[in-house]
Amino acid sequence: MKLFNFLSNNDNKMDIINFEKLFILLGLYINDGDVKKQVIYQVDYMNNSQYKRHKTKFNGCLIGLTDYGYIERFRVPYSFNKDDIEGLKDKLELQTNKSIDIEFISSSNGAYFDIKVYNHKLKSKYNFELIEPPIKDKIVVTLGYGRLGLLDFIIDKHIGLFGESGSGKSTTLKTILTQLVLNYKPSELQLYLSDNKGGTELNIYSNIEHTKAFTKDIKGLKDIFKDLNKEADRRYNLLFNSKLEDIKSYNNKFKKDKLPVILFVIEEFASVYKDKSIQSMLQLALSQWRSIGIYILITTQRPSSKIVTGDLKCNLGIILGLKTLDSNNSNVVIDKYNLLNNLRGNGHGYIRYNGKLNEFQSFYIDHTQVKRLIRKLEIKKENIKDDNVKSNIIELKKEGYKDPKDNNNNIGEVKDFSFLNDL
Ligand SMILES: Nc1ncnc2c1ncn2[C@@H]1O[C@H](COP(=O)(O)OP(=O)(O)OP(=O)(O)O)[C@@H](O)[C@H]1O
Repeated sequence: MKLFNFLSNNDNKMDIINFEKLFILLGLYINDGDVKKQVIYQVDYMNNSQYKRHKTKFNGCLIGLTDYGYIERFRVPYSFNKDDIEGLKDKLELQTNKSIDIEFISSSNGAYFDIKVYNHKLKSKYNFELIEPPIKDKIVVTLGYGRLGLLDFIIDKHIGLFGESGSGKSTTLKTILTQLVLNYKPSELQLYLSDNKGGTELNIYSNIEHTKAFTKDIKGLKDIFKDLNKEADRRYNLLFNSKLEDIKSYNNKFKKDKLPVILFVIEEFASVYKDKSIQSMLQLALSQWRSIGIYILITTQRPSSKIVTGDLKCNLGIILGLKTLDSNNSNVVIDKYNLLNNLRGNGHGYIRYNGKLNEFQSFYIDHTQVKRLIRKLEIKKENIKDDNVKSNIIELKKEGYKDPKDNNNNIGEVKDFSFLNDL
């Protein structure tokens, strides 16, 4: 603890650790020849606004700061590899008495690494909160809490949700779908649902205006592929005729006639994947539909390399990895041995998104709660008008919406990290 006080900058309420001093104190680089000294002498502390000015340097910049913790970024010195960097974790945790994650990132700007320092541990349960989307014009889901605050992602890529039986897949999926249907109008978001667990999990969403199709058998799933192929052709024609390249530019241009984002959920796809025609339809869809705003979310409790193949995985831009049966499955899901198999289960996971890996605990919601929250969206199809749905959403928000700042679970304000995406 003494050491930690010495290393911390006590003037700063965040207790930001001075890694420069720490590296020197630990002799981590000093003894390894001149080249490795670079990492110390290049360290150059900056605050967020300075960071923007110097952002190509990546030398010890503070790049994210919340009440939950912060991230610092360092350039990887010549002759260091990924293992050298990731091997620092235990030493740094021991010396700082803080929980730390180190992420090695290789980009066109060179190799660098982020040290994420956490001020708080993740709880094992966070009750469901309906979080108002932090950005407009994008479909955003708040999954639960990450180590640096509320954790959300944009539905702009295909998604894989993997974990062994009981790891919390269905609960996580319910959190995602419930947030989506309560936060977005059917004119902004449509659902196509294929529940291959006998229909019991997703049936709850089958009768709401957002849901364009619901099925629990293979024939129904093939019909959805056919319908969505037609919709994909229609969208390609629209883009072609207006000389635009993707849904983003189309929706920017035709603000009054936007194309809704479509989320196609295939729950427990391992049980239908043996069907060759489904395999080929899925592969084609995964490789083609992203630019036209049709995203697929697949789940399975058997994420082995036979089911989650390399071809499949390379098309999944967002991976939600819950507890896996063993280390091999952890590697299949998230490219790391001994990570997911050591999680607690019950909604504890890692998300890989925009090249970053973040630990999370997803919100807990049960069937009864979902039913209660979406009851008002269950409108007889012939009576539905967007305005009705909209007013229902507003009412629901009055009832169920919680401002994150009022929540006991919340440890503090989350600042904007969006500039990280520019890297
Ligand atoms: N986010 C969460 N927070 C706390 N507890 C959770 C969470 N998610 C799941 N659990 C607990 O774990 C149990 C199993 O969750 P769930 O049914 O979602 O798992 P699953 O992976 O879908 O399992 P299966 O594949 O067998 O259906 C739940 O009944 C609940 O008690």
